[in-house]
Amino acid sequence: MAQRIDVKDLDVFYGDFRAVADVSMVIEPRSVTALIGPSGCGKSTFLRTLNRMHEVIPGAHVQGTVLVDGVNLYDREVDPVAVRRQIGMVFQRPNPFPTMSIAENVLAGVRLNNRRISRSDAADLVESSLRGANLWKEVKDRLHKPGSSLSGGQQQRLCIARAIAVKPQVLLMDEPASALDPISTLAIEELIAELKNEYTIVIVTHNMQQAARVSDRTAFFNVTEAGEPGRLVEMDDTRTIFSVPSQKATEDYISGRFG
Ligand SMILES: Nc1ncnc2c1ncn2[C@@H]1O[C@H](COP(=O)(O)OP(=O)(O)OP(=O)(O)O)[C@@H](O)[C@H]1O
Repeated sequence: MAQRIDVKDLDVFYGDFRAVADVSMVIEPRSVTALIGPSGCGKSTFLRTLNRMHEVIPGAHVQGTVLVDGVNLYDREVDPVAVRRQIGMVFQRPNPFPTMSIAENVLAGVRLNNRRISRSDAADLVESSLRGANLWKEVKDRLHKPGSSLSGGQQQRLCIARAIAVKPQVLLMDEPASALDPISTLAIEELIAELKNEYTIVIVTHNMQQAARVSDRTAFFNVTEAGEPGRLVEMDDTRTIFSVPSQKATEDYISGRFG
């Protein structure tokens, strides 16, 4: 199910403003890639281009290619809705549908895709997705309670269950634990470690310990001054980035000298 992503010469614009310039990188399947860098360097913007989510902002567009298993997401015949089904996203703040039940939340993406599903298949999918998100045991006796009745960490795992219920090939996570307490953060990190057996995962994080703990590869982005585009400075095995990065800017950033 997991797929390889090959980004070539990608520029991202908000109208005339080039927010990200010249990114080329390969993201391997069944691995976790962390995107790190100072505020405004374009991590979230870049992440969103991997499932065309930036296009919800009027005027946002890209130049370059994003190949997912060889197919360019930006080919004219590619449907962005189909792309977002294939490449799921989890946001910083857990965003379950508050009045929908826990079970209906898990099924929300599947229903949006107009997939007809029998009652027993739906029950199976709810259970397998919640198990996949490490939430089943905590909620199995209250599946019909509203999603908003869960704690923040549980809500985030519910959002992950919703994302994996549509069986995506790639999961994008934009600071998925930054709004959570340390215990919930640990649960999300453990979950990421399990999910990478099946998915290609790309995660934006401000927390360098987290990048070091959860990712196999790390990409460091930087922006030299306001108004300039963010750029990929280097990408390597996480261990290398955090021990012997090849660029001085990376070393300065990971050692806390700026950012
Ligand atoms: N909707 C938008 N319209 C115009 N410019 C935007 C928009 N969103 C982001 N930008 C600009 O694009 C650049 C990159 O922003 P982005 O949010 O991707 O950075 P980031 O590295 O994720 O930052 P942070 O770590 O603070 O979340 C910034 O200069 C930002 O001001």
